[in-house]
Amino acid sequence: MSMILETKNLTMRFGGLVAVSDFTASVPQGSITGLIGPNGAGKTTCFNMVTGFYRPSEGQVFFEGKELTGMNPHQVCRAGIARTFQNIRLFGNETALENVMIGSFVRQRTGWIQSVLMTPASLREEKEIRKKSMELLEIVGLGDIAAEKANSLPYGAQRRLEIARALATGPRFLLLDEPAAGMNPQESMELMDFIRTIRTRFDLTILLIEHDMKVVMGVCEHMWVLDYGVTIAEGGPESIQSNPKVIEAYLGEEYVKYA
Ligand SMILES: Nc1ncnc2c1ncn2[C@@H]1O[C@H](COP(=O)(O)OP(=O)(O)OP(=O)(O)O)[C@@H](O)[C@H]1O
Repeated sequence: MSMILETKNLTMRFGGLVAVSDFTASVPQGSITGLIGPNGAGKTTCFNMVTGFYRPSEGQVFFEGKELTGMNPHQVCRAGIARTFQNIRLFGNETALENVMIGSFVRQRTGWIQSVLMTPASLREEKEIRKKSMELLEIVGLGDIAAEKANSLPYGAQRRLEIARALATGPRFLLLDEPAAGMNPQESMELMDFIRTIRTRFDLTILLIEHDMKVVMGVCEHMWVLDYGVTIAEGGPESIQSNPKVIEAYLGEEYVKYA
C-alpha cells in the first residue's frame, strides 16, 4: 500500500512544553484516517506542522515522497494539501460563492497585475473560476445559498462551505480539524456520508481530527492516537476501541461499556 503522507520524528516544542514528540506516522493513499486523543494531546499541532503553519522543532514531513518540511502554508497548499480549521475561518461578509472562489485563486494562472488591469485572460479565468466554484457548491449541497453571506449560514452549512473552499484549491490530501464540532447527531450522520462522498468524488485521501467517536469509528479505516504529544496507539477502529492504553488515556471504561 502506498503512503501519501509520512512524518518522521516530528517534534514541536513551545518553550519548555513538548506539544508533540517524535510523531512518526503514515497515511495510506485513498484512506480516511483519524488522529484522535484528549484535549491538548497535540493533534492540531501535528496538522499545523504538516500544513506549514508551524515549522517543526525537529523531524520531517513527506508528501507523495517529496519533502515538505519548512514550506509555508501557501506552498503546501499548492503542493496538493488543503485543510479546514477547528474554529471555522470563513470570510464572513463575503458570499458563499466568493468564499469558494477565494480557494480557487490558489491555482490561478494569470497574475495579480493582470487581474487588476482586468485583461481578457484574467476576466476569462475569473469567469471559469466562478463557474467551477458554483459547481463545487452544488456538489456539497450548498448551491441554493451561493449568494448568501457566509456568516448568515447555519453552522452545519458553514462547515460544509469551509470544506468546499478547501476542495477549490484542488487538493489530493484533505485535513479536517474537528469537522463534527457543534453538529447535532443528525448533522454528524450526514457528515459521515459527506466525507465518504467527497473522498470518492475528488479522489482524495482524508486525515481528520475528531472527538465524536461515532464519526471517527464510523468513517475512519485507520487511526493514530496521541496523548501528551506521544503516539500511544495506531490501528483500525476495532483494535483502537479495545486497546487498554487508549481506553485509559482517552475513551474511558464508560465508552467501552456502551459502545
Ligand atoms: N502556539 C502555541 N504556543 C504555545 N503552546 C501551544 C501553541 N499551540 C499549541 N500549544 C500547546 O500545545 C499543546 C497541544 O495543543 P494542540 O492544540 O495541538 O492539542 P489538541 O490535541 O489539538 O487539542 P484539542 O483537542 O483541545 O484541540 C497544548 O498544551 C497547547 O496549549
